[in-house]
Amino acid sequence: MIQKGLEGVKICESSICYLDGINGRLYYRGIPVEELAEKSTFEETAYFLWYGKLPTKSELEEFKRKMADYRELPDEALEILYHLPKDLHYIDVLKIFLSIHGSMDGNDEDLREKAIRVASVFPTILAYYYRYSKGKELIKPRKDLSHVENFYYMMFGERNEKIRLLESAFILLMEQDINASTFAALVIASTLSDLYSCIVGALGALKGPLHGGASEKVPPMLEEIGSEDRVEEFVQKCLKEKRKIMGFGHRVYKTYDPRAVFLKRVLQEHFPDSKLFRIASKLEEYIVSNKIKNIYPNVDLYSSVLFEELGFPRNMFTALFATARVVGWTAHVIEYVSDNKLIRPTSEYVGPMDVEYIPIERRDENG
Ligand SMILES: CC(=O)SCCNC(=O)CCNC(=O)[C@H](O)C(C)(C)COP(=O)(O)OP(=O)(O)OC[C@H]1O[C@@H](n2cnc3c(N)ncnc32)[C@H](O)[C@@H]1OP(=O)(O)O
Ligand SMILES: O=C([O-])CC(=O)C(=O)O
Repeated sequence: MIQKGLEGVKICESSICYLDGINGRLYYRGIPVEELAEKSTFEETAYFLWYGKLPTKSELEEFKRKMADYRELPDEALEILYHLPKDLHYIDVLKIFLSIHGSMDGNDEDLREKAIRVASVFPTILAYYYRYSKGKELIKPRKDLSHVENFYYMMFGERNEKIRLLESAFILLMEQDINASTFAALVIASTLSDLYSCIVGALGALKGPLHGGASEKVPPMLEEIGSEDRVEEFVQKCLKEKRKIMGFGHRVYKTYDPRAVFLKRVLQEHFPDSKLFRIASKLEEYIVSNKIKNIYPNVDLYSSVLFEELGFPRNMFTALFATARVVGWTAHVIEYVSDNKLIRPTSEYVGPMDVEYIPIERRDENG
């Protein structure tokens, strides 16, 4: 039997994430994601996902120091920066630097240590490329700031009192079971390839508009709608043209995505006058109340509005998603390879058989 898109297929046992798509519930190692987004930090949740336990105070302090120590890029990688074109997509920038970083990262076998190193360096790559491509002076990482605070500081050269909102969004985006990009990472890991290759593969999968790439499509779509009173006309046009409405629908959630609910509340509280937010809310209201295709908003709808309001460039939104999801990707890789099995599905062959090989000089040009 063929399970198109591997829908509903379980590929492994895991104790990282529980996702109940019918009731719209998401837990990281048994804790509701909303609670972590409210009370935890990037570093603490990452530690929890990687180590399988909440850290003690001293463990967390040491871990934060370690992540801060890993922030800088090797000089050789930094040299490459100044040779890059200035209009690259940020996911491609990550792929370039991680490929270089990976081949220089030695062969120590501790995957968790490598995962921490990679996740620590994501913000540096993005902020350096952002400032380089805008002709601004680079800002060195600061060890006295948290992972997320340092990221914002390296991007914009200042602190932001709303930084907690970005941290909550990153916690919500950090992990989500065997989604397409995590699966891509696992396929690569299952061949016993290196961790950096898994992440580069996952980045490629995340970039697509049916997955994390949707976040970059949402703001232009909301601008295309233009105003709340044009929502109905827009949705009907999409249905007629069989065009997907970005930031809606999900393979697993068949009700509200709890992360979208959380982020909508954040936006309501902190950016109630945002035009994009008001159009997004109206779109949600129209689609849900009219049961359009039985779809609901997914995390990309509101995370993209939040990223926009915090001043990040749109072509960085998927890379922001990756800055969080790298933790989930690597946690899954570490868990999977501890009891590895090569991932190799099959297909049902439906093509012809016993086809004659016609020599090239006898082949008909017309077909
Ligand atoms: C972080 C994330 O990755 S979350 C997802 C981000 N992606 C997006 O926001 C892109 C828009 N959404 C989609 O394309 C889809 O909902 C997906 C790809 C996320 C999930 O899709 P699947 O589980 O494969 O369902 P599929 O695409 O087959 O949709 C089922 C039906 O609902 C419709 N549908 C699903 N999502 C949407 C949407 N966003 N807009 C319009 N129609 C939709 C499909 O057209 C299909 O209708 P049909 O049966 O009449 O042909
Ligand atoms: O789970 C999925 O299919 C998509 C995903 O990564 C998410 O919603 O965060």
